[in-house]
Amino acid sequence: MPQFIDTAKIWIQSGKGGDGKVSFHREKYVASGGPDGGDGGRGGSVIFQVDDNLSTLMDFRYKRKYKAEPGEQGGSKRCTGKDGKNLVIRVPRGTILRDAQSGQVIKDLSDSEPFVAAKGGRGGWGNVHFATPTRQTPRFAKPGMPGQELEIRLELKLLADVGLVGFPNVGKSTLLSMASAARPKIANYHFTTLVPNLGVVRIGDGESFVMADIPGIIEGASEGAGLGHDFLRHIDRCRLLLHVVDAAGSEGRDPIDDLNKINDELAQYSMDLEKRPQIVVANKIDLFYDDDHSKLDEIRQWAEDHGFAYAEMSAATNQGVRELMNMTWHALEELPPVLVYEPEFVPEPVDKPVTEESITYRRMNEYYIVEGEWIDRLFASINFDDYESRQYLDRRLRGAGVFDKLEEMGIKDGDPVVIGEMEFEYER
Ligand SMILES: Nc1nc2c(ncn2[C@@H]2O[C@H](COP(=O)(O)OP(=O)(O)OP(=O)(O)O)[C@@H](O)[C@H]2O)c(=O)[nH]1
Ligand SMILES: [Mg+2]
Repeated sequence: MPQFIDTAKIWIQSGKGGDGKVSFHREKYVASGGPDGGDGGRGGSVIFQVDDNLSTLMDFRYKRKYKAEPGEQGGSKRCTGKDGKNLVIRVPRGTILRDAQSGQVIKDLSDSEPFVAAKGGRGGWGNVHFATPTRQTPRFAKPGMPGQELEIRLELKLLADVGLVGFPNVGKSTLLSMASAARPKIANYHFTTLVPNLGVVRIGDGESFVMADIPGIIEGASEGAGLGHDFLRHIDRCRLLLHVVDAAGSEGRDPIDDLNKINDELAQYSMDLEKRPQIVVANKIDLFYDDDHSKLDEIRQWAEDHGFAYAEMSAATNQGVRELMNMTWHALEELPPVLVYEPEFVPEPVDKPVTEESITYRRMNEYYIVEGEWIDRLFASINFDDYESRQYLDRRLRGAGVFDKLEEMGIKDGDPVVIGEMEFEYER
């Protein structure tokens, strides 16, 4: 999902080496001294270093050129010039460096080892190196080597800290657009958001978090209804959920009913998700014309009963949005990171739905064989060493009706089955 990749293009240049020096020894009473020009210093290198305080590549949008210092020229009396300072560029863990021209991966920065992306030029030799018995006064020295120049593309798979959940049309995308620079599609119909959008929310000086706007969840989502569990799967990684409700009930729905339904879906998807901390957000308070705020009180009470924090806002008028974002930031500070079991685990995109042709069924001798493009894609996303990932596989296969189909074909307990890369005995 390209939406989840943060990118930036920068230009780096290591320092040129300092030139060697041409100089001759001078001393009282010494008629003509030998050469004593020192070497130039080494140019600074450009080094990448992982920094766990960073979570996005935002800052690279503002500064694109990175140049390390050149080495100094050599001095007389055989003095070597000073080396240029290295330039250290700090990036979030997981950043991938690519050559901007060829697209080739230069380095995957997932460990903490510093990585030298452009080495500083070597300093040139001073004339002291060039004296020979026949050439005692060399009047030349070597220039420093040039630095390296490189255009680099940085890529980072973003993980959202905060996920927006709620029914369609409650104002999740509107909130994201108000709180961040992201520009998700906003419209007055259900499922306006089809793919998750990410936004970086900046809080005061340099602090930020990543918020994901997720398509609306409806009843049955944990079974794959609506846009289904691909998105539940996504918010699985968020440390905090903002549970947005349309407090004004502008579509004739009851906010308390909505809160319960969404929470049921979360619970059915996974126990972990049910227990994930939430802030219950009563949105559309601009639609409360009268003084009857009993609905808001009910929502506040519901949040309290469930041990969740509560906030009110109008995403449309921006009222309360800033306060909510500060509250979110403070809540995040208290929360440990959610362990992401498999960073590479990205469910296949939803724009390719399961079709008749993408799963095929056949029998060979006593074997039942299930194969096809959809199955291949699904298997490619599974980490068999991981329990949750295997559970996910099971849910997806069930959701796609694979087992129903096999039963239709007459499969019985104990019959051998091959699905994708997996061979097993069928068990109902
Ligand atoms: N009056 C009012 N309308 C709002 C407010 N927030 C959002 N809306 C409107 O509600 C409609 C839905 O907003 P979206 O932000 O697209 O809702 P969503 O939750 O992202 O919806 P899906 O993407 O379909 O799940 C739009 O017409 C918004 O203009 C609000 O605070 N007050
Ligand atoms: Mg939306």
